[in-house]
Amino acid sequence: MANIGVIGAGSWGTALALLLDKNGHAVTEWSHRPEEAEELSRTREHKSKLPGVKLPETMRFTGDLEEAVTGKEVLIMAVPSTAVRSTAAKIRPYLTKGQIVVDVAKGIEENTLMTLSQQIEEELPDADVAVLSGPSHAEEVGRGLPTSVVVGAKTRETAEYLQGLFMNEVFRVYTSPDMLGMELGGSLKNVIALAAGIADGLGYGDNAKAALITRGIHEISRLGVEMGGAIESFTGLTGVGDLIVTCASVHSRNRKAGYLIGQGRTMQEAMDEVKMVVEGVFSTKAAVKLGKKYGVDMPIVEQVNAVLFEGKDAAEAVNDLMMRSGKPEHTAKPWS
Ligand SMILES: NC(=O)C1=CN([C@@H]2O[C@H](COP(=O)(O)OP(=O)(O)OC[C@H]3O[C@@H](n4cnc5c(N)ncnc54)[C@H](OP(=O)(O)O)[C@@H]3O)[C@@H](O)[C@H]2O)C=CC1
Ligand SMILES: O=C(CO)COP(=O)(O)O
Repeated sequence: MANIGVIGAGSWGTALALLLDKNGHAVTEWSHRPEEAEELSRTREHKSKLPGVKLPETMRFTGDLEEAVTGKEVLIMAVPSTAVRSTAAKIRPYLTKGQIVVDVAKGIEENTLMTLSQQIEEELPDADVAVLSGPSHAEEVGRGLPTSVVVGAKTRETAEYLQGLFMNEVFRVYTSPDMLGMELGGSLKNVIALAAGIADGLGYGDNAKAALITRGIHEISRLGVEMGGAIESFTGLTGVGDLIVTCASVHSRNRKAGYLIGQGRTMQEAMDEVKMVVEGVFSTKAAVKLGKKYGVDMPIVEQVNAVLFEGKDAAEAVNDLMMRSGKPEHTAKPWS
């Protein structure tokens, strides 16, 4: 049994807190709104984010960050990507050397182009930082439906320790040393999911969706490998696995936001309607910058950026993708 602090009381933090509680760990979940912590404690349900999922009496909720951090062997960082750095900075006074901090959020910082684990390491130099990622919607994990993810860490020892904490008969956990590849896959897939949602919203069919998923992972892996990630992370659960779930699922926040944009809503209207964090919106500009920095052509990402931030018409963006000059699918096997 481990003492675990879950930092962030949205849908993902709450689903993981419940999973860890079911695995027999002592879990304290922190909300940045003390009144929300009090309500979760009293009602034993997250009515807005995970309706119908009972949160047992064994789970503790707090609005006090010191209480959530002190004495915990493991902290799960489950706030939106844009709040990861500031939340890590707030944790710093309470953190003790060697505490494990597992980032489960997905994003890239726009001005520094740093991954979330890199930001946490900068703010919490005494922490042993790890990541958990893969195709895993909170709505399904909360209901105990079978899910497989990957834990990435600097050492095999930490990765296998975390694997043991999370793993159960409905939650299968693989390990990986490739934190960079995992994090790039997890954050860039959200941009492609916006594109897939836009195509759905425009009324395009399965052919367009399949093309976006396939060419999307091509884009992600070309950049990711150039940056030092392993190709296996992009063809695995944290790459194509997560891309499939987010482009296909009714639960996906990014796909839903894209759908609404394809239907004619503005980016802000779509985000307001989804009500939960739409990480792809925050990762798009970073993805464009990374493509330029590493000299990798990212046509889908660029069109999403133009629709979100430059007022480009969504149908015109798809048309521009279709009308690019003819190319080989890949260059892995040249003609002799
Ligand atoms: N939901 C899912 O299925 C999955 C989500 N993720 C990732 O996990 C991360 C969290 O997502 P998710 O739980 O869905 O998000 P939600 O939108 O469900 O919840 C976000 C939570 O963070 C809180 N919050 C907002 N701003 C701050 C802040 N500045 N400091 C602290 N807390 C803050 C929100 O509070 P308030 O209610 O006050 O706004 C809310 O409780 C994202 O990066 C997402 O991509 C990863 C895998 C699966
Ligand atoms: O990353 C996620 C699932 O793995 C959650 O993001 P979406 O809700 O946009 O799919």
